[in-house]
Amino acid sequence: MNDMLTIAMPKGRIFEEAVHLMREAGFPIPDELSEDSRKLIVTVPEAGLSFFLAKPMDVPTYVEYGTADLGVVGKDVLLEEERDVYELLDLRISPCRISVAGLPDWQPTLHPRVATKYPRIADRYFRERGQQVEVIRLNGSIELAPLIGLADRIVDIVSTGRTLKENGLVELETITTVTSRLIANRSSYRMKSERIDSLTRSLADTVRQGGGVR
Ligand SMILES: Nc1ncnc2c1ncn2[C@@H]1O[C@H](COP(=O)(O)OP(=O)(O)OP(=O)(O)O)[C@@H](O)[C@H]1O
Ligand SMILES: O=P(O)(O)OC[C@H]1O[C@H](OP(=O)(O)OP(=O)(O)O)[C@H](O)[C@@H]1O
Repeated sequence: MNDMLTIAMPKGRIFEEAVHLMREAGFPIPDELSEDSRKLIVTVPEAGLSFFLAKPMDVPTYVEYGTADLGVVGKDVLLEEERDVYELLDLRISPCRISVAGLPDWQPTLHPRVATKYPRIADRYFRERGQQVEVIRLNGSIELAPLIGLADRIVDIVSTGRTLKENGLVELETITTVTSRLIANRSSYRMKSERIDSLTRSLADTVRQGGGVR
């Protein structure tokens, strides 16, 4: 088949749910495509599909550059990376939200510091509100920042709220809700529209029927 489609899959939290949903929608994803395996690329020639495993933050990059025709990624990453890709479908999996949080006795200061893994989202959010903040980028354990005095507030993912609670922090504002999305490379979408549309329709039907949500 010369109309091969390549799909970038995110490692980590989203992976299992995405595979489950896509299998329900009829994508022949072999067991070889697994986080337990070290194999990064799995091709199913008879279905004209190839899958590769990437870090979630990198998925939109592969798709923008056309090394993947399609990708699965959290809306948080799309908002942060601002890559030039089409967002085709809300898969409604891996729900969470991006929120501002801090210590309960937090007091506004003139130039508060905000620690986050999402500097663009944080910057945009506070700028739109006319608030001047210094955004400090961290790579993880964001909740540490207000506890040890690095920042006044944080912008981070909240899902169950357990991490905030166990660290004595409170959610102050929700910036946006997040689910995972199916994205496409712009020129792939034009050149392979029939196949992409048909796969997207199957996925949309499965999502509508509550597929993927376990
Ligand atoms: N509780 C959560 N924390 C973080 N991400 C979540 C959560 N719930 C759902 N998600 C979704 O999962 C994605 C992150 O997955 P994961 O944590 O595996 O990746 P990562 O943050 O790149 O990993 P790492 O922590 O190894 O850097 C997010 O982009 C978001 O859309
Ligand atoms: O509301 P909860 O269900 O507790 O989930 C939210 C936590 O999960 C994520 O961290 P992750 O586990 O990815 O670790 P990290 O700090 O290394 O990013 C996120 O950054 C929060 O810290």
